[in-house]
Parts: sequence; C-alpha cells; structure tokens
Amino acid sequence: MAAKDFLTHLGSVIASLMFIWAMFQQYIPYELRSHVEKYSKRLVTLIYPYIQITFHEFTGERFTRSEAYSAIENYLSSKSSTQAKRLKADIVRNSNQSLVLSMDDHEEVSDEFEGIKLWWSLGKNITRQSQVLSLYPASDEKRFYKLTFHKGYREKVLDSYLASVLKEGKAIKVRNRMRKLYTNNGSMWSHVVFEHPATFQTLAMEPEKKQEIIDDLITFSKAEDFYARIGRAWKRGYLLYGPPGTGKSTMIAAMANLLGYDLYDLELTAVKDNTELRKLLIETSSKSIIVIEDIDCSLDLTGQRTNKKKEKVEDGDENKDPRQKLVKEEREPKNSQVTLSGLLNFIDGLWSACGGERLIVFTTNHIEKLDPALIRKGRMDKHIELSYCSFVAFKALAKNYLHIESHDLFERIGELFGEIKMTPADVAEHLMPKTVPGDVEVSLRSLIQGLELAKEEAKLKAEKEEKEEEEEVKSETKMQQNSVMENGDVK
Ligand SMILES: Nc1ncnc2c1ncn2[C@@H]1O[C@H](COP(=O)(O)OP(=O)(O)OP(=O)(O)O)[C@@H](O)[C@H]1O
Ligand SMILES: [Mg+2]
Repeated sequence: MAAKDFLTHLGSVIASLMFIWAMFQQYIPYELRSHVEKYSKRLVTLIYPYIQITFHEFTGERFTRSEAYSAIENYLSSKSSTQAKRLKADIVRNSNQSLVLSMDDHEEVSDEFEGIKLWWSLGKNITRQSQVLSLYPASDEKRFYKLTFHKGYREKVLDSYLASVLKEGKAIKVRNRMRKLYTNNGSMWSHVVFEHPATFQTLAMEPEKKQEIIDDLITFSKAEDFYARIGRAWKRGYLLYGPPGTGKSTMIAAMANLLGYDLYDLELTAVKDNTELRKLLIETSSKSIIVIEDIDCSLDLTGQRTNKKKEKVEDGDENKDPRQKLVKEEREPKNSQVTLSGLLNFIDGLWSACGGERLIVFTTNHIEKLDPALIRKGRMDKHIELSYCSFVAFKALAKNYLHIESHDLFERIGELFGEIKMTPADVAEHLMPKTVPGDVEVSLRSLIQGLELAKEEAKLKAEKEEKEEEEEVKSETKMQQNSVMENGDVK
C-alpha cells in the first residue's frame, strides 16, 4: 500500500514539475530563461560535488570524428561488455573479423584508477530534424561521452587518468585495425590488406632460438621509455640470412603478426635515388616493419661507384660477349642510383627517428657479400641465421602439418637428417597432404624417399666432382710435363 501511495505521490509531483516547466518555456521570455538556466546550473555546481567532462563525437568540423571520442570508445569497449546491460555490436575488419561490443545510448559504466572511482556514460543530443528534404528523414543525433568524478580528484584525473585512457584507447585501436602490406611503386607506397597466417608457433626452428627472437621483439615493442631515456631512436634492425626456402619471409610475416605491425616491403631497385628513398621512409607509419628482401641483389653494395666506373670502361669493349653483358645488366639495378651511404642514412639518419617504433629487416642468401658497415651492430642489431631443417624443426613441422608428435618412422627420419641437409620448404612440401583425408604415413614416407634421393644425389655429385678434380690434376701434370719437354727441346 505504501508503495502505491508513493507512486501516486511521485506521479503528481512529476506532473506538476512538467506543468511548471511547460509554463516556464511558454511564458518566460527567452533572455530571462537563459538567465534562470545559468543561475540554476551555478546553484547545482555549488552543492553537487562531482565534476563532469563531456567528449563530443563531432567537434568543430562536422564530419571529422573526434579522436578523443573514438579513443574513449575503444577504451570502454572491454568495460562495456562486462558492465553495461544494453550493448551495440559491430564487426571490426581485422585479421580475424572479431565482434566488438560497445555500450548503447544512455548506458553507464564505472571505472577505477588508482583508487578513484569514475563513471562514464554515453548520451546523445537530438538537436533538430534534418532540414533537407529526404526520403529517409533523419534526426540529427550528436553522441557524447560524459565522465563524472569527485571534484577532489580533479588534478589526478586531468593529469594522468585521461592521458592513460587516450593512450590505451589508441593502443586498442591499433590492435583492432586491419593491417596493411605496403609496396613501393617508384616513390609511392600502395597497399593491400595484410593477411598472412604465419605465426611463430607455425615456424619451424630450434625452440630456444625462436623464444629468444620472440623475447627480443616483445622487449623492443615495450621499450619506448627506455629508448627515450638512453637517447636512441626507437628502432631495431634485424638481418635474416640463410639459403632459399629456410623461412626468412615467413619469419617476417610472423613478426608482423606477433607485434601487430604494418609491413612495408621496400623494393630498392624501383627507387630512383637517395632522395626518393628518404621520401619513402618519411611516409612510413609508426608501428611498422620495413623490409628489404635480398639486399645483396638489390644494390651493388661492394665498393659502389668506383666499381661501376671500372665496369663502364670494360663495357666499352665492343667485342665483348653479348651474353656476358646481359648477365651483368641483369645483376645491376636498373636506373637505381641508391648508394650504400644513402641506405645507411635511411637506416640511421635523423628521419628514421621520426614518429615511433620501427623494425628494419633485411634478408639475404649471402651474408658474406654484404658490406660490414651495413650489418654492424646498431644498424642490424640482431643477425638471425635460418638454416636447413633440423630434426627438432622437423618435429615442429610434423606437429603443425600432420598433428603428430611421434611416429615409428621418426627414427629413420632423424638418422637421415643427420646425414643430409634439406630446407624446411622442401620438408614442408613432402608433408603436404597427398590425398584428401591426409595420410600421415604417406607423407612421412614421401619425406624419407625425398631425403634418400637427396642423399643419393649428393653422393653422385661428390663422386663426379672428385673425378673432375682428378682429371684436372691429371691434365695439369700432363701440361707441365709437356712444357718441360718443350723447354727441353728448345734447350
Ligand atoms: N622454418 C620454417 N617453418 C615453417 N615453414 C617454413 C619454414 N621455412 C620455410 N617454410 C615454408 O617454405 C616456404 C618458403 O619459405 P620462405 O618464403 O619463408 O623462404 P625464404 O627463406 O624467404 O626463401 P628465399 O630466400 O628464397 O626468399 C614457405 O611457404 C613456408 O611455408
Ligand atoms: Mg623470401
């Protein structure tokens, strides 16, 4: 009964308030109304112990979304999904198309920061009906986030809490974004969505070495303050070297997936000169990996210009074998005048320090061909050798491709790996399913066959080389004997 009484009472109070409000709106002149509003708000702030900050979705220019608003939206997404009762759902087009939940209009979630309690709510203003005639008359909705906290914490909230919200919101946005793979076409970057599935889990190599690389990458990505303190640009260089098909390109994709970075695949031969190289560098974004594949082929990095001049003189020789010339032209980068010093400036020049973290990764099949200046520590901080498949690496591949950890045939395979080298790419090829419901035994036998064949070939090759060498020695001694005899004749 009491509840009913209360409701009746409340109803009448609301009704009278609405009546007063309507009267107020209707009969009080506009100027006076705004005065009343102003003073009543002041009165409220005197007694009300909380501070409110509003972050509007659109500020200034109507069509640009406020950066703070979207950062807050991202920041609140995890809190909303556990606290709010009404949620909005949307799909983010990232690598795994995840569903992102955010709070719906007029919902409120609470947050805590160093013992301070704060409340976020999402509100909206409906300002006016659209003035434009349209088939779909839309009202003009302006959303905003409102942050409420006790006025005693003003400084702490303004100084550190808001900064941390914006930082984390932006980090979440980076994590959720679609990552891109950029390639350069001359002096322009163009991009596609980067969706390589490689991860460090699927990469076959010695577990300790793999863990070391992962730790190194994670440490780097978290070391912003450290790099700032020691006065170094926040970047790190990796040199991946090893024979073809040992997983260099795959590892780069795994790095990008691990850190959530964009990839810039820089084709040096398409870059006209050092200026263009610098321009490309400036246009790369933070949190990215700049990759130069096969660095030894992209650039004549041994002695540069002096060599070129010499070759030009040689080229003047008209009688030269045209085939040889062709080979040389193929080797030499066409039109590219990027020099070694240009590349070094690219790596550690002033511009490379602009705008956040970057990894620079070079790959090569021939580390011995590279100029020592290029790969010294500080430029290429970490040299990683990717080599032929070991038995441990094979086991990782078998687990990945065939879902097995052991098998009767592993012993034989282990023996063969001790005797013959095979690249992970070749091993992987044998482990690919040969029939529709993949058969483990068929794949393993195929690998054994492949290894035995490779062993046989290596044996034959060694024999052949030995024979050739013997013959060479023979013919040389014969020639020497002949010349001795001739000399003897002359004498
Ligand atoms: N260590 C590895 N772990 C898993 N898969 C590998 C590994 N190495 C090679 N592969 C497989 O072999 C294929 C070729 O590897 P990748 O392109 O990474 O070789 P690479 O070292 O970049 O060769 P290149 O020097 O010719 O560029 C990949 O598609 C990958 O599936
Ligand atoms: Mg490669």
